[in-house]
Amino acid sequence: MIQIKGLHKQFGHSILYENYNREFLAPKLCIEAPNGQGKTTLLMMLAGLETYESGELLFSGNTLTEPHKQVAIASDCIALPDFLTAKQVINLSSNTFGCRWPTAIVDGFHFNEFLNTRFDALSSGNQKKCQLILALMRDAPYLLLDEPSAALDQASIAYLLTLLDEYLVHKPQGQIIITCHEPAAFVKHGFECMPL
Ligand SMILES: Nc1ncnc2c1ncn2[C@@H]1O[C@H](COP(=O)(O)OP(=O)(O)OP(=O)(O)O)[C@@H](O)[C@H]1O
Repeated sequence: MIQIKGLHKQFGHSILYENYNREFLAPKLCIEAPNGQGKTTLLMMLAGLETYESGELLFSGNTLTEPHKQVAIASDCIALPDFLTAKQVINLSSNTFGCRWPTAIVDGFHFNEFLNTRFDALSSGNQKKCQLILALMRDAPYLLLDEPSAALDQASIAYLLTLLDEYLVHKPQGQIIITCHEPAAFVKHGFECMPL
């Protein structure tokens, strides 16, 4: 369970979160809110990739000193070294986080034929697949996916949903949080929707 207590976040003089408090109880949760309300920023703060002025972010009651060890995130906002090929980006991540090459996930997304393409030359759907592969391969207890179905074709969404069906099986404390503007398919697979 993720708890957010008294969060304050602003960009310059623009306040995005002021004394924001939430408990994310459902194991599989979809956060819904209009554009620009702060969903991506919240996921980035939870992943330890965005700073905040004050507040507490608690994971099963604890603050994380090294969030990258327990939280994996996929988001268009995370800049990848786009002069590298997809294979090189995945290898980099695999070496950095000490996880195996994600053969099954790469196959499942039919991504093999794009491995030797530079990340910046991939289509938006294939960039999304690469971001998802990078997050899913880490098998972290907390998985944050920012608009995971955006730009994906139907077969890839179906494959992602089957992966998410299984994801928490051996992670009793784990949680999947996604943001999504069209959550119907995720709701069918057990996601609970909640407003930001
Ligand atoms: N690095 C930044 N510097 C300044 N403002 C920022 C920065 N990142 C985000 N913002 C602003 O914070 C607000 C929330 O952005 P965010 O991307 O978190 O919203 P969102 O709910 O995910 O939107 P969408 O549904 O369009 O993806 C927006 O007004 C955005 O312009």
